[in-house]
Amino acid sequence: MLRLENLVKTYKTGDQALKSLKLEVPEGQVVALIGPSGAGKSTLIRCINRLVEPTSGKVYLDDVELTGLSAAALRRERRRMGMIFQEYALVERLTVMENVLSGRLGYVGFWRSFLRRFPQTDVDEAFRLLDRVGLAHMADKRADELSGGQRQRVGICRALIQNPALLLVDEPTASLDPKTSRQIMRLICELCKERGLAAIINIHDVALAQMFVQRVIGLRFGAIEFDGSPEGLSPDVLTTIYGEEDWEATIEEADEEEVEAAE
Ligand SMILES: Nc1ncnc2c1ncn2[C@@H]1O[C@H](COP(=O)(O)OP(=O)(O)OP(=O)(O)O)[C@@H](O)[C@H]1O
Repeated sequence: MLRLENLVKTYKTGDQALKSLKLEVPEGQVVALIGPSGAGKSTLIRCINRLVEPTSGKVYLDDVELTGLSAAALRRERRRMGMIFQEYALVERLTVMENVLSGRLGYVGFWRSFLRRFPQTDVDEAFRLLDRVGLAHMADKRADELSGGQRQRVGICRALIQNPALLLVDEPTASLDPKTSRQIMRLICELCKERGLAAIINIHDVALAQMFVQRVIGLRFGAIEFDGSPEGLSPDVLTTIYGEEDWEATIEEADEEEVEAAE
């Protein structure tokens, strides 16, 4: 579904953020991307939808080579890739409903989007999504009146109303407390399952990644060091990805959370 072939990104500064990366993500699979600061996680996520232009290599979404598209064709293909950001990227002075509907801007015509007049079917879908994430009663609130967890739920709805095939998620929990982080990760993974959506989630918290996804990719210096199931993240593997640390504590934390979640 998503295929990266020899993806390279070298910034103008000379930083080689991605080194000939190869990766395939099948339909419906949720992947966590872990790795130390500077490993290239954000760059990878952003090269997929070309928010960051890759230096060389190819990105395919199904049979479409995204790296070969003109600006207009890329705009159309970006509808199929929903993005969720660490800082939510909501328009603070707009309502929750308006923020969710802004996910449809790539679909409605210029005048409709300029006048912010969305078809009723879009409004109905926005309500359904807000209801699914427990925020239907807040549709008319301004975004700046929401908590961090609520903002991220709005960010999730805005990405989903695009009806994407792939979610690109960049540190969705980095600004949230541990309990809200777990709720948000659980929600993203549940929604992907319900909708058969593939996702790549850049996440700092290894324990959180282990708790919710079936496949983890560990990046280090712009290359893949690990690609496998969360159970494969042994202390040795984590040391290869991150360097020395007491990994037993992290792994135990994930085990405890699993028990807690099961209870
Ligand atoms: N706009 C930029 N210009 C120059 N170099 C950059 C730019 N963005 C990232 N880099 C460099 O590219 C490398 C990868 O950065 P990137 O932000 O992708 O890593 P990351 O794994 O997401 O890190 P973090 O977890 O801290 O967000 C780093 O060496 C970084 O300094």
